[in-house]
Amino acid sequence: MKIAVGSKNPAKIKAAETVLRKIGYINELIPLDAPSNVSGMPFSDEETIRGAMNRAEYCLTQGDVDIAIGLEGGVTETPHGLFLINYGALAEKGKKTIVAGGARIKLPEEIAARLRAGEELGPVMEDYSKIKNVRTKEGAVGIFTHGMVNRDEMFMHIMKLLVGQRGDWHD
Ligand SMILES: O=P(O)(O)OP(=O)(O)OP(=O)(O)OC[C@H]1O[C@@H](n2cnc3c(O)ncnc32)[C@H](O)[C@@H]1O
Ligand SMILES: [Mg+2]
Repeated sequence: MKIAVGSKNPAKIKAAETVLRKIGYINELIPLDAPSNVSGMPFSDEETIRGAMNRAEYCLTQGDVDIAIGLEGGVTETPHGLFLINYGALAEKGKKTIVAGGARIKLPEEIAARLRAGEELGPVMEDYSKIKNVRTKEGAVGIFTHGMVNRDEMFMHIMKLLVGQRGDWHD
């Protein structure tokens, strides 16, 4: 069985690999540059879910991939401010795509204001943290939780919710 993940971002690959290994699935994981077909900075739950699903479903069209994972970050407005959100999707040939959401935290107002003005979180976080490629490392969630929950761990939780909903991995 071939499994792909629709991103080359190391935080996402690490999360997918770690959880697949944990459930005893030790075959190769194929990272693919999958288009999300949503905006670079998704601005709602719906857009972020769509991005995760599009990535996963695109991977199924590549070669002989049997199962594909899509992981997508975004933000959403709430009455309490702009929240960082993340979703995952697991697509499998002939089956309905499974979806799960991850932990969410409110972004500081200075970050939120820049996103509302049209900037993307990746570069804004680099600027704020002075860490290059922070989105491939601890991510915004890692910075704002002082390393308590880094981006790979946050995606790992989503991965567990996805593979758990699928159920039996021993076929
Ligand atoms: O290579 P891909 O898979 O696209 O990974 P990405 O880091 O760009 O992540 P997403 O496309 O899923 O996230 C959408 C946008 O939000 C940014 N983003 C999301 N979560 C982030 C985080 O924790 N830290 C920094 N930027 C983040 C990201 O850089 C994008 O601009
Ligand atoms: Mg991206």
